[in-house]
Amino acid sequence: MIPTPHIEVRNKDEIAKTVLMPGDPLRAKFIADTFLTDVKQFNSVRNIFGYTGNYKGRRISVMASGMGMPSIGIYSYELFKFYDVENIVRIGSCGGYTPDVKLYDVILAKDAWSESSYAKVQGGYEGDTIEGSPELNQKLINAANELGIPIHIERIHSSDVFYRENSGEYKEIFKKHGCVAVEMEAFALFHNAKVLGKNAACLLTVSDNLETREETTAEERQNSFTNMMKIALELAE
Ligand SMILES: O=P(O)(O)O[C@H]1O[C@H](CO)[C@@H](O)[C@H]1O
Ligand SMILES: O=c1cc[nH]c(=O)[nH]1
Repeated sequence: MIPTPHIEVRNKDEIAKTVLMPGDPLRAKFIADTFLTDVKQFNSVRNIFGYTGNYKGRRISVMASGMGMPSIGIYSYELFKFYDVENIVRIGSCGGYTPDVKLYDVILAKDAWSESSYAKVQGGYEGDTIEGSPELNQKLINAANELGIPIHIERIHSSDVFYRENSGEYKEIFKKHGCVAVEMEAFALFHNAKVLGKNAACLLTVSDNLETREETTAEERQNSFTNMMKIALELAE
């Protein structure tokens, strides 16, 4: 079923088997412009930019997911199911729940806890925590070690809500569930990978900290989270 309602490329070979997936389309463009050679753009539907190119001579794609679980749910499903993509690595920003994760620190999501109904509605999953792929995680850990970039390997919170009326609720989520940071997509991505027999991982850069109130600018979130990009790009094949 290609093209799909949301991805326009007609030849599935134009998308690599491994796709890096930031939420922000301009972060996808930044990665293609900054790190890839021989770049070919394969999607612009809804301004969700997708590119394939070479990194150190190895092939990889990068495509935005948009924000939130419904959005990454659509794009990751179509890539896995209809474009034969095997691996998706989300590269996102997150809000720290503890001073232990500082601005610009990189977190590898061991698993994602969520109150979202995404996995239950999509495939009847009754749990509230889903793991990333251990194989992809190990490759990312190896890459980070080789690059000398320290990473935290922790549980994260995937939330459907960016602005909560109860702005202190994160303290309870940190205490009760052990989530060190919040983002909005990994739980749905991990679920889709699981039901489709594919691999998914999630690297995050701390863009703000709810406890210390420090934050980065929108421009920094788009262009300067390069450590996680360099780690993820090492998965190029
Ligand atoms: O920077 P990205 O990858 O978009 O990730 C985070 O930023 C957005 C919210 O500002 C949400 O998508 C959240 O998951
Ligand atoms: O989902 C997110 C992403 C970054 N920062 C937050 O506070 N929440």
